[in-house]
Amino acid sequence: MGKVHIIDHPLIQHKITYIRDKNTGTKEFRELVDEVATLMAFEITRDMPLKEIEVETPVSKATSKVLAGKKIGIVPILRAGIGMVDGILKLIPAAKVGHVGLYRDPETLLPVEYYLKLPSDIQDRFFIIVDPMLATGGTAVEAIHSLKKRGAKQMKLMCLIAAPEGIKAIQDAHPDVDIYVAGVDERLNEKGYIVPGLGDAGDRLFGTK
Ligand SMILES: O=P(O)(O)OC[C@H]1O[C@H](OP(=O)(O)OP(=O)(O)O)[C@H](O)[C@@H]1O
Ligand SMILES: O=c1cc[nH]c(=O)[nH]1
Ligand SMILES: [Mg+2]
Repeated sequence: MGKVHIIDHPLIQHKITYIRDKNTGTKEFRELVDEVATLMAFEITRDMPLKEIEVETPVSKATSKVLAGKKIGIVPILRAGIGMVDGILKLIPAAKVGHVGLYRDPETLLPVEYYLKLPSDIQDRFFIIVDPMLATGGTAVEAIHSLKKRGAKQMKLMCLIAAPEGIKAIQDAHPDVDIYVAGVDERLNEKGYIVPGLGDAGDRLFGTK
């Protein structure tokens, strides 16, 4: 079963509180999501492979480590996932970015795919799928399925807030995928929104309501 990593560093918790606050406007919301994505990227890259090289310091030769150059792909789930991309690119600037367009039908709560564009070398690439919200989990389950169908072998899922139902859905459907999340909330309401959550992430990021 995939592991759930709760990234609850004090800086992240602080920023998540203001992300939740309904009085936080679009500009500040966007900035906070960007900052939390960077902080979470620090943790999600903790197991990136390293290799040793030789360098000369002003004092002597040294054997020291550099990133082994694993190919990374960041895949935001449109729309709201877009808000997390730049924050991750600050730490992994050479990563390629794919996009998967999925929205959740407000009546059925089922995901509808409308776009997909992934980087090349899918099989060798390590993907970080990003979406601020993991509610029923239907959208993320479908996004992962879509990547796997096209040959993706290794991936992690990074979200800001999850509901227990969403975590269970990923663990049941994709037990090979670890989840990185800043907070796990209580439950979903009758409309499938996370309680207390932060509202509609896409609308708050892009000012559409
Ligand atoms: O876990 P689920 O129950 O599937 O719900 C989560 C999905 O819902 C939201 O997207 P939304 O459908 O609002 O699309 P948007 O990003 O275009 O606003 C959110 O960003 C997730 O993608
Ligand atoms: O709480 C929720 C659930 C789904 N999508 C959101 O944007 N927020
Ligand atoms: Mg939305």
